Amino acid sequence: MTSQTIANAPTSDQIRRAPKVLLHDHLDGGLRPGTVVDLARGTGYTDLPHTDPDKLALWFHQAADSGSLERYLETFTHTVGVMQTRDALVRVAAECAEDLAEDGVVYAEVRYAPEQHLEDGLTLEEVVEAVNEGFRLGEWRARENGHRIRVGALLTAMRHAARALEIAELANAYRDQGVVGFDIAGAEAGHPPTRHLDAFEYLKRENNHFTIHAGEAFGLPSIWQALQWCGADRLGHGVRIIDDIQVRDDGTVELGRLAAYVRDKRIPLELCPSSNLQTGAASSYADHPIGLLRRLHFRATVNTDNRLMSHTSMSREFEHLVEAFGYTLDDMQWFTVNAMKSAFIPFDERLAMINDVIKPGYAELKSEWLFRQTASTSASSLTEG
Ligand SMILES: O=c1[nH]cnc2c1ncn2[C@@H]1O[C@H](CO)[C@@H](O)[C@H]1O
Ligand SMILES: [Zn+2]
Repeated sequence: MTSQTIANAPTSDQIRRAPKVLLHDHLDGGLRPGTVVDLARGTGYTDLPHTDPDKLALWFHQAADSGSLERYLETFTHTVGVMQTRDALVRVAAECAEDLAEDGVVYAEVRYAPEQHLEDGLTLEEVVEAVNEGFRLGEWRARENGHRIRVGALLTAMRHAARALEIAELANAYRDQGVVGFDIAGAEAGHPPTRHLDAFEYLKRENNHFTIHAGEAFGLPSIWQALQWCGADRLGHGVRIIDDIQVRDDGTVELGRLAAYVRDKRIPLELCPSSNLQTGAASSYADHPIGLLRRLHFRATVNTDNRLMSHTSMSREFEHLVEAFGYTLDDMQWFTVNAMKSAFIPFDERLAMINDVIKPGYAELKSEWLFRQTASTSASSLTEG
């Protein structure tokens, strides 16, 4: 093996230090286990299955590892349950920004459903303002610790509920004030996105941006509706687009009309490998469609979805992919640039992030092998000699 091929396999440390961009992460799916316990105690929430943080972390991971999206989503009762006060929201959002920054994420869009945080009397506006305040605090604390991160919020409406238009209006009202777009989430089967057409049409009239969870627990019809009826800018997951791609025995590949559209139009796919393994959308990392989608040059991005439930981070997702597909720093850069191109912030800011933060960050990492000291040139051997 030459020095260069060794340099091609990123180490865990390089993966963590590499600049990463995260487009699909749920605020209520990424709490620190210790924070869930603390907040439950402070707010009088008594339904937690464990009060020991380690046991609770394991419980979330195992309960979410159910093979069904519906059961996976049940675990959110406990995180949403402790996120009903202003202080709790500020704390969770601040810790989210800090944890992502610590993991090398330089830009993140983090989503949550304001309508799920009203049980103790907060208004929708108070929820958004508390989360924004937390993100700003977390960005500042990260900076104090030597990490730079920028976090934008996506407001989610729950697809089984009927508040999508109201939440879309909220996203529009807080545009340029911390909120960068809109999403719908929740159980996919039986809840088509077309039920919320009024919200999507409103956002389009307002020249605003949105993504839709589609093609995760339900297949091509859901992706088709999200794009062709609702006009989504990105697909939350979209992993089932694989059902419209045929790989023949001789290795040739044929794209159906929908898959071709998604690739031709450069529709971003917010892929979340670990989450898909838990909900049954993929059987192993090596079998995850991300490998084929990357080879076929779809606009694929790597995401965490729910760091608590999936016991993951951006670095962990990349570690799994490096192991499964032999990805290099060049592949990581490709996914990261894809994600940054697909973000909902203005074009000039995306470009500056790519050219001034992401590319220099990878160039720095890629050049490290040149300066690596071998045993024969290490300081100790030189001074000993
Ligand atoms: O992978 C997912 N698919 C669909 N919905 C999800 C997923 N992860 C989380 N949520 C839902 O989004 C809400 C707001 O953040 C969460 O409360 C959860 O119900
Ligand atoms: Zn999600």
